[in-house]
Amino acid sequence: MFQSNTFKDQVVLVTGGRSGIGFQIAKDMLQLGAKVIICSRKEAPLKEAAEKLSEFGVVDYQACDIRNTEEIQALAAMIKEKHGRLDVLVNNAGGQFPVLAEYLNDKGWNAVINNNLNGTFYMIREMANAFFIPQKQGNIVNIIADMHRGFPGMIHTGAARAGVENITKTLAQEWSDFNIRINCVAPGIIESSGLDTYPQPVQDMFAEAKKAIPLKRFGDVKDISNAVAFLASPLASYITGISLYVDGAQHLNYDKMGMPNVLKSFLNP
Ligand SMILES: CCCCCCC/C=C/C(=O)SCCNC(=O)CCNC(=O)[C@H](O)C(C)(C)COP(=O)(O)OP(=O)(O)OC[C@H]1O[C@@H](n2cnc3c(N)ncnc32)[C@H](O)[C@@H]1OP(=O)(O)O
Ligand SMILES: NC(=O)C1=CN([C@@H]2O[C@H](COP(=O)(O)OP(=O)(O)OC[C@H]3O[C@@H](n4cnc5c(N)ncnc54)[C@H](OP(=O)(O)O)[C@@H]3O)[C@@H](O)[C@H]2O)C=CC1
Repeated sequence: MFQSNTFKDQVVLVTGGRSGIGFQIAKDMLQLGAKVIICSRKEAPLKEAAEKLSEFGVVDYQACDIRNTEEIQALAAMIKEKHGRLDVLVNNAGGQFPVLAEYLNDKGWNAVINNNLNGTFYMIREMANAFFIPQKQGNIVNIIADMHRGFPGMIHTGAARAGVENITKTLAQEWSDFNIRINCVAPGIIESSGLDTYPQPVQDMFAEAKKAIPLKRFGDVKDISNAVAFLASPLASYITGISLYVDGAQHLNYDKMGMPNVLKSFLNP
């Protein structure tokens, strides 16, 4: 689909690149010629993933919690020292848990807002200041979620991802003078390691919801990676500030999926 030199000599950072969607993005970027750096919180699985990815090209890694500015700055310093520049930042790290709003306490709300909204902003700001703004060139792709019509059962991540979508629209304008493009990819339900973190009733609900996805299937990690590669590539050179929904049209049919009622039947404190 893409030429094997699409990202030749480019340096790409994929947050959460040790697993699932992020791992596939890292692998595809390597196969398209990029040097790839992956980060996530835990050193051991990160190292293991980097070893697997090294089969496909030049890969580096460093543990970094996206909620911690000092750790992000240390990651930027490592990239500068070892690779000299950064061309593409893929903000993929994130997560949440299913809960009904009335049972969500401050700690749970803050955990998800900190991870998915604050962490993503800190990463964008630090990498822009370290690389994209001085280089007068940069490309950012943010993985968000299918929250187009609200996000019943996951209010915290709906709010956080909507925040990231709005950050994207703002920076597409503020940083256009620096030749920085910034876009979002909004996955529907994607068969990845991330889904294994959900309790069985939620996974059963996903299976039921599949019938109401217009394309009648879940997404694959490759579906998301293809969209990221497109937005980060010169093929998308006139595209900035958008959200690309990669969800089999789920976002147009959310109310017919019956999620709120199904969720209410088993989500409780
Ligand atoms: C329902 C609609 C369906 C639409 C389809 C959507 C498909 C989306 C799929 C995906 O996104 S897959 C990727 C998902 N991967 C993950 O979510 C894994 C990572 N998740 C996490 O790391 C956590 O969930 C986190 C909260 C995002 C981050 O955790 P952190 O380490 O910061 O906090 P914790 O100390 O673990 O927890 C803090 C606090 O948060 C509350 N809480 C955490 N987990 C749960 C839970 N499973 N259930 C209820 N509450 C939870 C809780 O208040 C925690 O405090 P304590 O009680 O532990 O003191
Ligand atoms: N799968 C799906 O259906 C959908 C997924 N998404 C989003 O896509 C992204 C990837 O999901 P997926 O691959 O499925 O799930 P995973 O749980 O496999 O991936 C999440 C990754 O993020 C890393 N991570 C989480 N928090 C942090 C943090 N604070 N700092 C650094 N790294 C962190 C995790 O590593 P570690 O825990 O070691 O830090 C892990 O590698 C997530 O943001 C997810 O919410 C959105 C919609 C649907």
